[in-house]
Amino acid sequence: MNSSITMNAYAKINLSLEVLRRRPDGYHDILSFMQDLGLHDVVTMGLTEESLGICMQKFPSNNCFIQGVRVKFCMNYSAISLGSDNLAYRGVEAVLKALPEDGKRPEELYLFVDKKLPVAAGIAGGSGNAAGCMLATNALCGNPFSLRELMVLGASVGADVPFSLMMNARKNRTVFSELPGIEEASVAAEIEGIGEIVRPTEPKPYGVILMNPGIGVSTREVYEALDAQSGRSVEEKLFFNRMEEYTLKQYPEAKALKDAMEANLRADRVLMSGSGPTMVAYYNSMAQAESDYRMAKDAPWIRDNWKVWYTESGEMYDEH
Ligand SMILES: C[C@@](CO)(OP(=O)(O)O)[C@H](O)COP(=O)(O)OP(=O)(O)OC[C@H]1O[C@@H](n2ccc(N)nc2=O)[C@H](O)[C@@H]1O
Ligand SMILES: Nc1ncnc2c1ncn2[C@@H]1O[C@H](COP(=O)(O)OP(=O)(O)O)[C@@H](O)[C@H]1O
Repeated sequence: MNSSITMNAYAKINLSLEVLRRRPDGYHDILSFMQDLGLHDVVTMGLTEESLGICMQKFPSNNCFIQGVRVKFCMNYSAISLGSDNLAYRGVEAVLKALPEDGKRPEELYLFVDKKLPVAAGIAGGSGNAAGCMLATNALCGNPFSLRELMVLGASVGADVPFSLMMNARKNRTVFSELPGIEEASVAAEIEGIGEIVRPTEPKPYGVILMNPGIGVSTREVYEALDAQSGRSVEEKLFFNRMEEYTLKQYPEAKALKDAMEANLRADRVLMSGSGPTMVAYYNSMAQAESDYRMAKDAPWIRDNWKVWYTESGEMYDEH
């Protein structure tokens, strides 16, 4: 059994997103096509501090007990608390809580999250952290749970966590090769329910230019704003995002970003991901995407607070 695990915790994008209805619990049923994004944070977790190979003293840390296990949790990002509302913490907690009383339970866990992704951006960076921590905790405990069992547990951590678990298991399949059920994992899925119904499907490969306007958008705010709209027809098509209209109207910087991308990039489509404000330019041609990225990254139309990345979606990556 490994004493430490390092994995890339990848973000997701929504190639389609329809919000069907508000449920009595306040959540919403959705229809979405979700796919991996080649951008990621890095989650490192081990049974000893030395096994991480990281100088944890350099970063803010929280020494806590989670379900009777001593956990030292560090993150190179101080704007998010390291307590029980952190999605990484909640991922560890969900797995430890579900372990059987007589199951293998480590005495200590050491966790470092290297945050690179923008926060509250519509690309599920936090859910990816939760998913990564669940996969790593499960592996360090000897894989008591299958992928599908982890996905059920993940739904109580966050609506995007079940998909993040499957997609991250697939993308880190050499790290989690012993995980029961990993063979059914895909980087793409049709999503229903609040996000807990995940149907793995064939990926659709795209070159991607991703741009973020340097602001965060609250997912809850966007869902609640949609409650005020009534009598709309259901759109199931690819490259439709029900949330886009509200976010663009409410956040002029997001609208300015989308307008600029549409005017200056030769992408096949530009669509907001999730509740936003991150915008995704999709390219059938990877070469076109790469050449647009080279042109765009230092272009005068890019505002100082905008961030630009070139990556891919819908392909298998072997990172390890
Ligand atoms: C909109 C989507 C589309 O993929 O992505 P993001 O924009 O967050 O990336 C997701 O549905 C976001 O999922 P996630 O961000 O995990 O949501 P959660 O943390 O569980 O919930 C945050 C808040 O969003 C609302 N919420 C979330 C999911 C859902 N199906 N219905 C909801 O109403 C609830 O008000 C909840 O309090
Ligand atoms: N480890 C984490 N990484 C990112 N966000 C986190 C984390 N833990 C808690 N959060 C909170 O969760 C919210 C959603 O985070 P995130 O996944 O980045 O949003 P989105 O899905 O919109 O991209 C943020 O407002 C943030 O404060």
